[in-house]
Amino acid sequence: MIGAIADDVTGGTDVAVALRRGGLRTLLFFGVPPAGTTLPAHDAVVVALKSRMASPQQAVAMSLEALEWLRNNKVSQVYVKYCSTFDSTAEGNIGPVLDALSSALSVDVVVTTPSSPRHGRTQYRGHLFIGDGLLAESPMREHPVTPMRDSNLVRLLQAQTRTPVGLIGHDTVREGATAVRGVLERPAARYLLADATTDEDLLVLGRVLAGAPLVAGAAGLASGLAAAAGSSQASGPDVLPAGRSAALSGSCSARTLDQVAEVLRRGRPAHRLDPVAVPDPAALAARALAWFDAADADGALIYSSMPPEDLHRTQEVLGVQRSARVLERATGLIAAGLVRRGVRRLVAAGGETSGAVVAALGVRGGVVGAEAAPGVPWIHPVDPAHPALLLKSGNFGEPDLLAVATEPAR
Ligand SMILES: Nc1ncnc2c1ncn2[C@@H]1O[C@H](COP(=O)(O)OP(=O)(O)OP(=O)(O)O)[C@@H](O)[C@H]1O
Ligand SMILES: O=C(O)[C@@H](O)C(=O)CO
Repeated sequence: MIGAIADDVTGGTDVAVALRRGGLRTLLFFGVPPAGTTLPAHDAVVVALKSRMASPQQAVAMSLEALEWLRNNKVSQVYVKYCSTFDSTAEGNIGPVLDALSSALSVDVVVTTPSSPRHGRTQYRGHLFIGDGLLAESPMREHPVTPMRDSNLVRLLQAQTRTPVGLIGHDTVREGATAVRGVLERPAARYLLADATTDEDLLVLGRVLAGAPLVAGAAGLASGLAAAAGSSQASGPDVLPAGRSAALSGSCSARTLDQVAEVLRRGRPAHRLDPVAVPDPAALAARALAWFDAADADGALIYSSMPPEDLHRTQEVLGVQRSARVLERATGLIAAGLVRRGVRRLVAAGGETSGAVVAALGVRGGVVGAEAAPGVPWIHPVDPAHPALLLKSGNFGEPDLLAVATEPAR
């Protein structure tokens, strides 16, 4: 059975739905579940941590705790899910996490790739492409916390570990499973970054790695593993609960801004959170919920998403950390208030924002359901008191995703 450890919440939903797509009944947990948690029937399980921005020591400790839980729950193959844009801080914890897990599992070789063609990420000759351009020439170059200024994955990973890093080139992957197996019989390095530009390449890798105890990558390689192991028949609940719906958006990513604009363009009920006018999270949340009550706003969007120029202005007034803290706390309070008001389908846009919602609602985990957009599944919490959740990574989904996902039930 596959057990994945994801380094953030929306990364967890992305890898969970990749496994489901391959026909595996998949559970997703936010944080390591308490020992003895009863699990619904499943073929794969994902533990989503919040370790992406953590120091190497913290990320290793969190990942080892997740590993222990997975091993106690009959997992035979561990998948380390990092971001498809290889997001790492300057210290870089992907290498240290692989070092710790490969040593705990006594593995000699770990194959990995961030390639996720569905999200426009491909690896060729050891370089990571975002769409048609290299990673270091993409907007990730300017990311506030994890700026990516090199596109050479071998160099990026090697900077994070003393363990040798090598490459499985595209020619080998294209030759097929036998050629890749040949490389793995006499690996030139313990960590091998495998080129993959298509789902077919990832399926070749998935077949070869079917029994490997430790594999790492983004959602693409997990899809390859699941396709090799499963029935290729998406499996899991796809009926959404009746009741009210709402969306909370704290992502300021370009794609989310388009999605917010589309909700506004359709004239749907929307309320903007202004942390400069109301810097107290409880007051900000109370104001939003009063608006929701007055507007009787089924299908509402409550958002703080704003374009970079406005965002910088807010951050100058309140500070980057403080504005994020105020908004995430307010978002959590609003999420809880919406659920008390009968919201049964709740959308959150942004990884940190999703983390705040999940934490405020006390959702431990759920069954992975139908995909509203590539990498964005509905999660059906195990506890039926919680709403179905759609946790959207900032850059994922078509421009109409928020509008469609919050469409009031008829
Ligand atoms: N108007 C605003 N002013 C200041 N900070 C904001 C504002 N709106 C949102 N934020 C903060 O910006 C951060 C957005 O991060 P989040 O992870 O939610 O989105 P993202 O980075 O687009 O998503 P992902 O991690 O999935 O790519 C959050 O911490 C949020 O609180
Ligand atoms: O791999 C990705 O791009 C996403 O799953 C992600 O990690 C979102 O934070």
